[in-house]
Amino acid sequence: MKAVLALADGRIFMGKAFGATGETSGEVVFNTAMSGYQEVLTDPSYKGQMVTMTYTQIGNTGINPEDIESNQLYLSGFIVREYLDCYSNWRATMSLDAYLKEHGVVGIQGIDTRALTRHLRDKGAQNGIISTIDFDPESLVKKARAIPSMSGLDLATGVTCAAPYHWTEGLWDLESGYPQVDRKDLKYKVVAYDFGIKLNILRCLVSAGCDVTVVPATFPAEAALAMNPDGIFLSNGPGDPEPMKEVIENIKQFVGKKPIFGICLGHQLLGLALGGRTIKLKFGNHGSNLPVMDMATRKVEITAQNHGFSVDILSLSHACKLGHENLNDQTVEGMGHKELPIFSVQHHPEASPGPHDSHYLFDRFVEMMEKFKK
Ligand SMILES: NC(=O)CC[C@H](N)C(=O)O
Repeated sequence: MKAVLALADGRIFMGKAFGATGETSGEVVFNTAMSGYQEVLTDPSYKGQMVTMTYTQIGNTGINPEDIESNQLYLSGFIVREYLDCYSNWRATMSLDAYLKEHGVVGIQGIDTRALTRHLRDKGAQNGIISTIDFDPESLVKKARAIPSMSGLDLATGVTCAAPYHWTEGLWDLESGYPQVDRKDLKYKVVAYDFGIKLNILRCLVSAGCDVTVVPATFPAEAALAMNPDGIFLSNGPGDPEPMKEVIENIKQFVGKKPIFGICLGHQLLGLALGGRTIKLKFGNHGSNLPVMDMATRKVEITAQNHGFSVDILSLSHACKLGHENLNDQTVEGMGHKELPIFSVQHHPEASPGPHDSHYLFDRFVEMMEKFKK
């Protein structure tokens, strides 16, 4: 079946439908990971976006019940060069096409994703629409232009959990799969704010020794402090951090009282709570192969990333130092408070998908909590 991708600036790409059919829209971004499409599909931070994979063949490892980063697919469309229905992997239980159909996600294949990516790099990330029902370029471009911009959208409070819960599953292992850890064996009480949290972050926290209570995005700071946690964790999530005023006010309540660790959206929200500002990048960084330097050790790590916004570190010079830097585009990858036990990163130390180079950051959080206890 025919499908069309139209961008707001008028560029049209013709392709073939796969997954669900119909019409869908969102901000079009490119992801440079060579594997791990299932983790991309289930990452809540992609809400409101349509993702194109720069890797050319997608679908060949199928879908398995283990590599999920949430129980849903949050992105609004999936764009690939060549979809492969014939899959092979020892854990696979279904095809990508069937998975997208089951979750109602519209896909488009046969797209020159190299041309699309170059276009997005030159012109910047922009809104687009995929349709299997309307093939009129003029009408599609008009619809794409009517979609609200990602700037100014609070999407995280819409994907958070409904009520607090405990998480006790640790990191996956080839022999035993995902282990369940006894809460008695977990030494550090952590309250994790869920702005669309990826499951592997929770697993990394547990494997580092944290007894994790996940709470909704607007869970009051007083209630979190009443749990007497050793530390506060701020998760990744979709959308623009700037309009999340209630959450930002909440985070301010923890500053100076508890060690804080933030990842991605959590890092951006922390920057705003500390009095800084965030900016929208031209096309952001989405992939699992991005070099980052830890400014403290000057070690380079290859990281997973998924962000369109960034913290302006100069706006935080009163409170924070640059902690990590992206070696491709020099964007701020992390910061550390000059006096308080607070740090955060823009990239994803939990990977999923991606290399495990940055897992040490969970241990750094634990060390921070241990020192603060003393
Ligand atoms: N992965 C994330 O947490 C993304 C944060 C934010 N939505 C951004 O695009 O920058």
